[in-house]
Amino acid sequence: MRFDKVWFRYARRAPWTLHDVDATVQPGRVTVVLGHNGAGKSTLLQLAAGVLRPSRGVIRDRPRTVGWVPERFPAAQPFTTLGYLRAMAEVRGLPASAVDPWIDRLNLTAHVGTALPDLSKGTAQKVGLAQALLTPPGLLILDEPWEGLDAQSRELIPQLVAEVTTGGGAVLVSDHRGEIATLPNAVRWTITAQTLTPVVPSDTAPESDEVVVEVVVRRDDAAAAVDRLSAAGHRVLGVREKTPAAVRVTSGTVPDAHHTGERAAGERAPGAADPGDRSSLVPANPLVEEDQR
Ligand SMILES: Nc1ncnc2c1ncn2[C@@H]1O[C@H](COP(=O)(O)OP(=O)(O)OP(=O)(O)O)[C@@H](O)[C@H]1O
Repeated sequence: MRFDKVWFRYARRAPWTLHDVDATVQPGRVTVVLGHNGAGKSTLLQLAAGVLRPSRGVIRDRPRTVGWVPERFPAAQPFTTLGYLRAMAEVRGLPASAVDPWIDRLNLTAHVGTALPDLSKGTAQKVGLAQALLTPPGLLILDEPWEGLDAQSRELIPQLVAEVTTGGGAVLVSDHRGEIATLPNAVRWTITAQTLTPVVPSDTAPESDEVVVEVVVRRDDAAAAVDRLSAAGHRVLGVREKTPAAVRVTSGTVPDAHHTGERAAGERAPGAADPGDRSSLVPANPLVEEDQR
């Protein structure tokens, strides 16, 4: 799935929340979005899910089945845990029994009869995970999935993520607590000053026949430089945000590209981008299943 020169702001005259996002979420890979509080991580994830629509630019090739676990599971719905999950299964054309393995695996058995508003944050988060995974997602979006989870449940996240990527799905996850350490080989994106930049760990060791060349470019040219270097077959190890901006390069390939540009637009959609396949039962928390746009 590709963010093609995506800009976003919450209202027509509001400041931009995201500038010119141009990046690809790769199938079979985990992409972790890093950034301080309020940087725009949740906004980016909601754009990926189709819950928000770009103000400018377009999101291409969204997988047909998207599992989205928002930062706060919207528990204020008139269901028990079991009733909700079975309703979600039905929406997806699955038998009611499809929820059983997830109830077991996520340790929800004691909570099946509990009304959603009465669940603890962590348990509600697990219900959110279960609904997102009922159908194997082509794209799994997890917004701070570790929040509120007990230690045992936290260990499940890397397993669930690995199962999706092993099946060829992409995972996009936000993290402001450093939990990325539990997701080896993740592609890292960082959002600073409304701008998304791919970051590759600086300790990525060059092969024996490679050298590292440090290049200083103008801040405004950094993303375009990454693109040009990548197109030339070099492996871009990172873009440092501190002054001076620097791009370090060795020969090889880069997992992602990033460059600047602008494209015309639409304003924010109040709901999911494509209502076609969405659940009317859970308007605040859709599992977005839609055709590619
Ligand atoms: N519905 C909204 N309407 C207007 N502004 C919003 C809305 N949601 C978020 N914002 C603003 O957009 C900016 C980015 O918020 P966002 O929630 O995407 O950041 P974040 O990186 O996920 O932060 P956190 O880690 O605290 O969740 C913030 O300034 C926030 O106040």
